[in-house]
Amino acid sequence: MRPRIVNIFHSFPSAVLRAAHNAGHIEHICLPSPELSVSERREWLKSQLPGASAAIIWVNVGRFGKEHLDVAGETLKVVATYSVGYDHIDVDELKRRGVAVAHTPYKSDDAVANATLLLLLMALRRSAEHLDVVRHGKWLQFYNDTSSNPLALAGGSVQDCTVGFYGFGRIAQKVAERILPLGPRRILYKASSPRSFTADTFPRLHHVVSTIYPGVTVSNEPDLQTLAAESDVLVCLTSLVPETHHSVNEQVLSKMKKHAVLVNVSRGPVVDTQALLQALKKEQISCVALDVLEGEPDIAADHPVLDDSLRHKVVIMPHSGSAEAASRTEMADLTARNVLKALNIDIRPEWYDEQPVPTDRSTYFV
Ligand SMILES: O=CC(=O)O
Repeated sequence: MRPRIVNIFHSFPSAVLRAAHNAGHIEHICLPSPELSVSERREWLKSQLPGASAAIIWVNVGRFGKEHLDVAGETLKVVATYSVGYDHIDVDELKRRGVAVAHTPYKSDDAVANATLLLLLMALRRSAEHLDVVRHGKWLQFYNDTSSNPLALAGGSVQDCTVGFYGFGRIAQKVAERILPLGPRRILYKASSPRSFTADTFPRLHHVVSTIYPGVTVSNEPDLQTLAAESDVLVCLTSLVPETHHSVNEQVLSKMKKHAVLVNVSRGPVVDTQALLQALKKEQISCVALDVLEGEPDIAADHPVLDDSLRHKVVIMPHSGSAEAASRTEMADLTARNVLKALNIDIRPEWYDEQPVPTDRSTYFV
């Protein structure tokens, strides 16, 4: 019998899976309709697990763990998440039951770094206000205001700033590389384990800084409150583990500078949302830029973060940092390779007819 792969996506951009399915090596079952609600998707996934060999899931399917494994039974060999993070998977329980866990590192790093820079600049440059000017037919008024005062709606910049990174893994280092040409004075970071900035610890970034931007200081700041106090822009790119849950809390936010901008592209629960709302209302920080939010994906229009009173202080995207077509396609093919590898199915050139045979054979397991 062909191994069955259950996929939480309705349409999955993977040539590898399509080819394996068409060649009759797997049965690839996708979500039957894009219209299903979050809870219907979760129910559908569970209903398909009995007898499945693999499950392809995403960050928004709730926590994948014991409940799913009990339903799936012995046939399940691998759970492959279409994401870098796997905090939504009970990895210990899966491993205990001999189910492999795969994810998609590297393929979305650039896209997420680009999104981080986008959010950061939008927040610094008061983009929400600028976009509103045009949308509300106030271009002429803005022109007049600026004619009287050139600083009308003028925002900040990275020039001469201290940029703090909470979490300094691959993506954060890529963001740092993108920020360097914008002229920061200092880059501070709190990595998951304290490491000073040397050619051994951060080879690529160290090379870029020492050869092109020798005037920029890059250093380790292990204390989060000090990192917050020193930063003009604080970028969260740490993973969600028990120690980082709500770690950006009232104390940390109260240390930030009034003009500072907070950017969270890690996981929603890293930031305590109630504390963030208070900090914005009390103008303890100037703006927040978010790609993630506690409680996602079920964020309705009446969520307090979206309150009209904060519309100029919140720049927000629906956890779409990796949404560049090339990145999403490569993530899908990596997910497919992970699954096929776990199922001991070799990718064969003859599956591909006239299409070029992909040469990337990388796989990543947790
Ligand atoms: O959040 C996205 C990911 O983990 O890939």
